[in-house]
Amino acid sequence: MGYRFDDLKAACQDDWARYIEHDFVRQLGAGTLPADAFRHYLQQDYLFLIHFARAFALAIYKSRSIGELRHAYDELKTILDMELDLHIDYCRAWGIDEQQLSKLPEARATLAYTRYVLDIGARGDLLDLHVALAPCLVGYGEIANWLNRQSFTVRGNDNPFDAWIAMYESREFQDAMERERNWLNASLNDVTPARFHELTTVFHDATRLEIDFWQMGLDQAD
Ligand SMILES: Cc1ncc(CN)c(N)n1
Repeated sequence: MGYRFDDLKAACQDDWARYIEHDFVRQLGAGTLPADAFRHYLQQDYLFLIHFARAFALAIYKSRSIGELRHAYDELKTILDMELDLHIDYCRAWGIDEQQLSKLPEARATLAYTRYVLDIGARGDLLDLHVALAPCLVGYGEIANWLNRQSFTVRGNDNPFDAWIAMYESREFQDAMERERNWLNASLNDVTPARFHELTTVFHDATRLEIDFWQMGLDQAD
């Protein structure tokens, strides 16, 4: 029997839960997150998304078939045309303009996570790169769905972060998440146990770096 995306999650289930259910996420869902923590996160996430788009561009470069090319291209378009555009609008609504964003110093958690993914992409193959990107793409879709199932989550005008949840529960983002999951299911299907073990290390490391990113937002760390 072949491996699937869920096997990667199962291999680091405690840290996966720490990521999806992080205090930052809980406070965002409840609408109680301090505004300065959210602003700090938004600014760093702008820098993160630029490198994340570069990593998908690297996935296009590393593709060997038209199917792989199209898949990476579609995911890149979701990040650039949907997530980054909405992110910039969203920053503006929180009083941060694009000029300010372009001059931001990178926090250590942003540097560590983005350069880790790009390094995995540079030295590994296409599957390594997609596995390193998966906590990001699949994780945020899961977070929006998880928040919608929690009784503490407040939706609508009573939650200042409602638009953030709306972005990740949107059809477009959920479709991107589903495409990535399907691509990984097909690609993991015929890897050996030794190769799967290597990939779980990449997935686990990227998940731990997502946890650090939330914590950076909560602590407003530089
Ligand atoms: C840190 C981080 N991880 C994931 C995502 C969702 N693309 C994001 N915007 N930022």
